[in-house]
Amino acid sequence: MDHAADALRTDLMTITRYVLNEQSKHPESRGDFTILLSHIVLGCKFVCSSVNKAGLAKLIGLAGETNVQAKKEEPITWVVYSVGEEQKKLDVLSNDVFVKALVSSGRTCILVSEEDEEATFVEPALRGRYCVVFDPLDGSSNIDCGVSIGTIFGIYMVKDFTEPTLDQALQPGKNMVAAGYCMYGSSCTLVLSTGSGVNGFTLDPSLGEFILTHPDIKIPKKGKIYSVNEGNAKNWDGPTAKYVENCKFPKEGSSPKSLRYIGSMVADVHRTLLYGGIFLYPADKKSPSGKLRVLYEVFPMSFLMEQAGGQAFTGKERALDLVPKKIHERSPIFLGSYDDVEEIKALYAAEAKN
Ligand SMILES: O=P(O)(O)OC[C@H]1O[C@](O)(COP(=O)(O)O)[C@@H](O)[C@@H]1O
Repeated sequence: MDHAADALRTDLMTITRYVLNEQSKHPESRGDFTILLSHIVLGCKFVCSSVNKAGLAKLIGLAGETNVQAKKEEPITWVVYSVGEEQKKLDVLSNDVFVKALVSSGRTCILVSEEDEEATFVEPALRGRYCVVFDPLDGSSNIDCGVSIGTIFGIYMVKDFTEPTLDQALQPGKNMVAAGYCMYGSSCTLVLSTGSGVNGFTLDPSLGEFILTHPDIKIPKKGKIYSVNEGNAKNWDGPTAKYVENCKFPKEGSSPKSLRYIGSMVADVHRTLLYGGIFLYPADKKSPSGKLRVLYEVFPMSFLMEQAGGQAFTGKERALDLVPKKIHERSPIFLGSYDDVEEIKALYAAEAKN
């Protein structure tokens, strides 16, 4: 009789129970964090069920509008480049669900969403101590073909939340108190860190509960996989081009790395976290500041990576040391296994010396 397996089956560690345990380590927040997270979990469950039935419910397809990312920041070439920026019904729906869930939690004062041009300042009566930055549905270019997509979120504590200001959302990533993502794939998996390690929970649809399935995730120190959109190779800078070449043509005695690229950050980072290796979205001549957004893509994934024993680098500095100036700011990112990121840091350091 496998008592351990039996105990695991009956002694269910749900995400709520896990966070309640974590909460006991932070008596100062009087249960606010648990309440906030339960509303994020509700949003993930809603989006999960919508994604699962998207094809059936004709939720796929264009909503006919373009979102903030396509409007302002990038030169024309960018728009051509990111057909994925066309807003899809699922994006709109997911954003609505999360904004309403977060506001109704009564625990937030500022919300920054990939889908909204401006930050949302919660009305005084419903304000709370947290700022939440999030991408309600990342990987939109993969929605139509049913490839894994996800929600990404990061949580900051706001000192004076009675008069919240934008600079309280533009904090360095290292100030985050928690971060996570929820992947909508073959199963629905929520990966979370509250600053003491990383844990993965899988949604059991029969219970409607996220159950702990991946306790204390540690990324392997070195990996056999590299993940990058090689279609941008001709526009890469020297260190990135050299690193990818080393992955494909390693020195004598080492075997080449395998290329895996889904084009959905949540799915590519989830695989990297579990199997090891490196995910990179470097800058290139067409997008000198890279593509991925600092607040709700780069920071949460970098926070998780460091908590799992890996690291995250921008090409210039530790990603979590970045201090964003705008809410939709972008940055190059190299994240994954400690030794793999060390290699690319060495190439950038060597170039900086020249
Ligand atoms: O298609 P590309 O340029 O490789 O970009 C893929 C990247 O863009 C993203 O889809 C983000 O863009 P969206 O927020 O528009 O979905 C990431 O999930 C993914 O890592």
